[in-house]
Amino acid sequence: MKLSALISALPPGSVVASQTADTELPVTGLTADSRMVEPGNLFFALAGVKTDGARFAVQAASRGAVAVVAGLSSELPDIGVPVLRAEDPRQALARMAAAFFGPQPRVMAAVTGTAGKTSVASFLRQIWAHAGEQAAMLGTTGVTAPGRTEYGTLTTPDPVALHRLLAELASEGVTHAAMEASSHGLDQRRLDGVALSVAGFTNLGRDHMDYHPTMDDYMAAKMRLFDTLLPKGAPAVIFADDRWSPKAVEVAERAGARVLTVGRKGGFLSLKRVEHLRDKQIAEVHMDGRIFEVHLPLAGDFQVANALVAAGMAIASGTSADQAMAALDHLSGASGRLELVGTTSKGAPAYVDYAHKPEALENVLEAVRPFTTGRVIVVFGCGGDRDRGKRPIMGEIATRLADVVIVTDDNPRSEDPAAIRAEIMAAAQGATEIGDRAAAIRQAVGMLNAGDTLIVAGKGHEEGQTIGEKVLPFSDHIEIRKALEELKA
Ligand SMILES: CC(=O)N[C@H]1[C@@H](OP(=O)(O)OP(=O)(O)OC[C@H]2O[C@@H](n3ccc(=O)[nH]c3=O)[C@H](O)[C@@H]2O)O[C@H](CO)[C@@H](O)[C@@H]1O[C@H](C)C(=O)N[C@@H](C)C(=O)N[C@H](CCC(=O)O)C(=O)O
Ligand SMILES: Nc1ncnc2c1ncn2[C@@H]1O[C@H](COP(=O)(O)OP(=O)(O)OP(=O)(O)O)[C@@H](O)[C@H]1O
Ligand SMILES: N[C@H](CCC[C@H](N)C(=O)O)C(=O)O
Ligand SMILES: [Mg+2]
Repeated sequence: MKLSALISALPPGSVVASQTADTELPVTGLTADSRMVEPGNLFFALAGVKTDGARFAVQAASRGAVAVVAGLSSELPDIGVPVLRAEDPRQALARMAAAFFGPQPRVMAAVTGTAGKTSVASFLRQIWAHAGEQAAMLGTTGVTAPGRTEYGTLTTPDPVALHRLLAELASEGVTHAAMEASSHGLDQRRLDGVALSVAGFTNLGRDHMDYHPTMDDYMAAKMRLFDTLLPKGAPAVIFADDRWSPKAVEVAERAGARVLTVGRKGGFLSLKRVEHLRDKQIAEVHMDGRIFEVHLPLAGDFQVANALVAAGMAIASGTSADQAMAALDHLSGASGRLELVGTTSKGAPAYVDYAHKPEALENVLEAVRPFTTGRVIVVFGCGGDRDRGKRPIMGEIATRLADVVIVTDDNPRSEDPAAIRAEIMAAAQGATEIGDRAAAIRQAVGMLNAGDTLIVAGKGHEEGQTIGEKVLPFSDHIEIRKALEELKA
C-alpha cells in the first residue's frame, strides 16, 4: 500500500508530510517498535510510559523504515528518511493500521467497564453463535472464534496486532466480533480504527490507579468509547444499576448515541426478579411489554448483570430478542470467572475467580454467601508493579466478607512478595499469611467442611506466576484439583 493511501485514511490535515517526502513510496508494514522494523515499514515514534519512541527513530531508519510518523513537538535528530507530523500519532497508527489491514467483521462490538468485560464479550459471542452467526471474541483470555482458540497477553491488543487479527477473522468468514475495551486501550487509542456497531458499559470501580491519576480521569478514558469512537446514532448498551451509570448515560446521550439501559433500573431490558440457586439463577426480564424467564446456568448476581448487557448488545446489533434470551439459558462462564473447579466428598465447592480488584472481590464474596451455609474461605494476593493502593482495601474487604482469609502471592513481578503481603495483611485482621500459592490452596482445601465455600481469587484463567522476569507455570485450577485428590486419597 502506498504512503499516500495511508495518509488519506486520516482526517485532512491531521498528518503533515515533510516536503521532501515521496508519498508514492510503498509501505510494507507498520510498527511502533524500532526493534521490529523491517525494510519498507512505516515507523511510529510514540511517547510512552517508560520511554519515548523518538529516541529509537535512528534505529528504525537504519533498519529500513521508509518514513517516520511523530508528534508535532517530538524532537527528532536528522534521520535521513521523511518525517510525518501528526497531532495524535497513536490515533494515526490506529487509523492507518485499520486502512492497511482492511476488512473487519461486519458487526464489531466493544464493551468497557472495570469488571465484567471478558464475561460480557464471551456471552455476546455465545449468544451470536447460538443465533447461527459466525462469531468471535477477543480479550483478556485471548481469541475465541470458529476453529481457533489462542491465549493472549493484553486485554485490548495494540492496533497493528488488532487489525491484523480482525482482517484474518473477516477472511475466515467471521461476521460478528465482540471485544474488550480496556481503559489503557482506550486511552492509548488502540481501538480508534475499529468500525463499531455497538458499545457496552458494565460498571466503574477502583482499578489501575497507578496509570490514571484520578477516578474522573479513569472514567473519562472509558467514556472515549461512547463520546469519540461509537458512531452517532449507534446503540450504547449501559448497565443501569451502577453508581457511575447515570454519568455513562449522560456522556453517551450527549454524544448522540442511542442509549439502551439494562438492569433493575433498565428501560430496555428491565430485571424484575432474580432467584439465586447454588449454580444457577432464574431471572424475570421485561422488554417492550414482553416477559422472559431466563434460567441462567451460572452463579453470582453479577453474572445476571453481565448477561443482560450481552443480551442488550446482541439485540441492538440485530439478533432477535427471542433468540438472545433463549441463548442465556445455555451460557458457559468465561474461564476462571466464578468457575466451579471441584467439590470435596462432603460437597463443599471450590471456585476459581479472577477478582483482582476491590469491587470484584467484594462482589464475588457476596455472591457466594447466599448459598453458603458454613464458612466462606478466600485465598488471594495482589500483583506486583500494579496499583499499590488497592492492597489494604482488598485486605479489609476479605476480612469483612469472608470467614477465613489466606493471603498469598499473585504475580509479584519485580516487587518483594513479602512486602506486598504485608501491605494486604496490615488491613486484614486475623488473616493467615502463606506466600507459596500452592501451599495456601492446599491448606484452604484441607479446611473445607460441609456447607463451606472456597474462593481462590485473582488469577482466573492465568497459566503462570510471574516472579521477577520469570513466568513459572502455575494454575489455580490444577492446584485445587491436586489438593482435592490428596484429600480423597
Ligand atoms: C503501560 C502500558 O499500557 N504500556 C503499553 C504501551 O507501552 P508504551 O507506549 O507506554 O511503551 P514504552 O515502553 O514507554 O515505549 C514507548 C515507545 O517506544 C517504543 N520503543 C521502545 C524501546 C525500543 O527499543 N524501541 C522502541 O521503539 C515502544 O515500542 C513504544 O512504542 O503501549 C504498548 C503498545 O501498545 C503496550 O504493549 C504496552 O503495554 C504493556 C506491555 C502493558 O503491560 N500494558 C498493560 C498495563 C495493559 O495495557 N493492560 C490493559 C488493561 C488490563 C486490564 O483490563 O486490567 C490491557 O488492555 O491489557
Ligand atoms: N458485572 C460485574 N460486577 C462486579 N464484578 C464483576 C462483574 N463481572 C465480573 N466481576 C468480577 O470481576 C472478575 C473479572 O471478570 P471479567 O474477567 O469478566 O472482567 P474484566 O472487566 O474483563 O476484568 P479485567 O479487566 O481484569 O480483564 C470476575 O471474576 C468477578 O469476580
Ligand atoms: N490485566 C490485569 C490482570 C491482573 C491479574 C492479577 N493476577 C495480577 O497479576 O495483578 C493487570 O495486568 O493489571
Ligand atoms: Mg478482561
